[in-house]
Amino acid sequence: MIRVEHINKTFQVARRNSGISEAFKALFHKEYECVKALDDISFTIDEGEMVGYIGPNGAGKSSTIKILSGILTPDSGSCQINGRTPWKERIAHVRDIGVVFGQRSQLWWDVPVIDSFELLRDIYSIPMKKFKENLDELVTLLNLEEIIKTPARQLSLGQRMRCEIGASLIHSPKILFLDEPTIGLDAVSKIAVRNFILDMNKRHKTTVILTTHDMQDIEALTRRIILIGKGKILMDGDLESMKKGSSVDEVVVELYKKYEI
Ligand SMILES: Nc1ncnc2c1ncn2[C@@H]1O[C@H](COP(=O)(O)OP(=O)(O)OP(=O)(O)O)[C@@H](O)[C@H]1O
Repeated sequence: MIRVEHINKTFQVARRNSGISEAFKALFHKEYECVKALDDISFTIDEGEMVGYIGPNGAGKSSTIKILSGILTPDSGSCQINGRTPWKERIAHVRDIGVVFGQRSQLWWDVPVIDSFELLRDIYSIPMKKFKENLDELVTLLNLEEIIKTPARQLSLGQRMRCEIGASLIHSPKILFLDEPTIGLDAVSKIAVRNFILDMNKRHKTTVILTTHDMQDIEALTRRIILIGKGKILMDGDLESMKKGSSVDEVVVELYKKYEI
């Protein structure tokens, strides 16, 4: 169970006008502006649920995921995931979660992917038998046989993403955070990734929180969507009941218009 209550997060961003004299002034006097990334965010997500977390650029999606994964500490508010506060009990918490940031890699770049998996086995202290079972399952379902001995940097984006998802699940986490997992993938790879996530959710009741700008991902994977805009949760509801004959893209455009985000 994920319970987020009244989370706030503000970032201080340095600001200065362009030009050499302004750069010189900034050496002695820095001006900061506060950006409210998250403004009183609350929601709960049950075990085994798959939820789409959507909103325009800069809405606060990644900041939320970072707080839920324990990477970022909020200014105020509380978050309990399986009874733990992510940023206070990070080591225990990371055993329960898998994270895929579509734009960043968790694989060691220059070594064969299987070596990254082995390193993760050490990091998470996965017993050998469990590791072998998980590896077999992931290799089969994600079709990694051909690519697992190749260094990550030599893989295509789609191949690498399949390995990233495999790496995020090697320790059998109960919760999976996916931040734009299909970004830049071709249609075939996107469908493979979506089918795999559906399958994992069915087999292991993995809870999935998905942030994406790809509404086909949302349509394929989630029934519930949480809409965030300018750091606030604007809507939390069932996608099907909102569609009423329109496409998901149309629903989202309408929502963005309605909430002026
Ligand atoms: N480390 C940081 N330092 C300063 N400001 C930040 C930082 N991280 C995020 N922000 C600001 O917080 C706000 C929310 O950013 P966030 O990355 O959470 O949005 P997002 O919804 O994930 O956007 P996108 O869809 O573009 O990835 C933005 O205004 C962003 O500039």
